[in-house]
Amino acid sequence: MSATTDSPSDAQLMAQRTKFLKTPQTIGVTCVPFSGGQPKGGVDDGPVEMIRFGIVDQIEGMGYDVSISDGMDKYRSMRPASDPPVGKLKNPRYVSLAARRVADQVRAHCASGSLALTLGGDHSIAMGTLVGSTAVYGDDLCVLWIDAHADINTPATTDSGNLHGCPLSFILGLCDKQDHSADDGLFGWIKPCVRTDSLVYIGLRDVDSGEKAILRKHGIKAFSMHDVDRYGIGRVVEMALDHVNPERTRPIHMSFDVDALDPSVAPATGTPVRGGLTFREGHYICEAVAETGCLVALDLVEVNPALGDPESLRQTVAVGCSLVRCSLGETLL
Ligand SMILES: NC(=[NH2+])NCCC[C@H](N)C(=O)O
Ligand SMILES: [Mn+2]
Ligand SMILES: [Mn+2]
Repeated sequence: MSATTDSPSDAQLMAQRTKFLKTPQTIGVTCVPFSGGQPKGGVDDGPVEMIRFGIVDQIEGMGYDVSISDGMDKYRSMRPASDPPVGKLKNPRYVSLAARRVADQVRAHCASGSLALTLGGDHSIAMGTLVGSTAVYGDDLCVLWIDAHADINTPATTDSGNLHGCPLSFILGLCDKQDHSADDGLFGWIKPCVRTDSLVYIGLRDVDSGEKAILRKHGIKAFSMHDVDRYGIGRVVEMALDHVNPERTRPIHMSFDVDALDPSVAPATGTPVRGGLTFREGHYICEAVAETGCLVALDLVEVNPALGDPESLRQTVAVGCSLVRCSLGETLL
């Protein structure tokens, strides 16, 4: 195990981009104890609980080298003394600062050829993970977003103002100029870095009406729970990969929100929605992604140890860790 902080040179970035050839042997872990993208405390304890559960030892036990980003405590101390809403957006400065740091850490892991594993924290941190991974892999990268929610609200469409419901609108460049001026450039550092046809969803079942309009307008591919029921998870994952990665040659960033799973499987999360993926369906997705050998970045977010009884907590942390291990190939024969 080792620690990294160095930021990569442009030469390193280019070298890694042209060199991408499947399954890194080093896992670069970034722990992000962050809850500023939504109102419930506790999700900032997600990473430490997964570490306590043994995720690092488990990954090392699978034969990977592990390198951990420095300074996870810094995320808590980054909260600005004053952070009034900008338009409807809550904690906008805090979210922006934290995501920016996440981007640097993920970028450094990807540039050194490691698979960037980010443990959240709420899903707003994916603004950072995707800026980081695309800085290295560019346009070639495709994104699998596994979630009950679409997380694609813009500053204009969000009802809640919670930024964990918005990361993709920034990443895809869907915010109006007005939205951006409304936030006085706070998120101006996020340049559109993923094309709408490089993104695919699995697990959706709670999508706001403004988000549905965005998905339709941009023709973004999404497999809802209705599709999982209709086709079965095997077909769904195959169709999802065929859409963004038909040759299975593009690097994959999978952003896995634990609330994609049914609350009976992952109860300790801030915005649970009934009718989610079963334990096996969730793991199947991870196994199928591992099988492609194309995974270069993985986010595991929205584990909130403060919600529910000790057994809910144990169950949710355990399932989070096992999704990570499966994504790294644990259950492949
Ligand atoms: N990452 C999540 N759990 N997101 C939930 C978002 C819920 C809702 N669509 C909102 O924008 O507030
Ligand atoms: Mn969600
Ligand atoms: Mn989410």
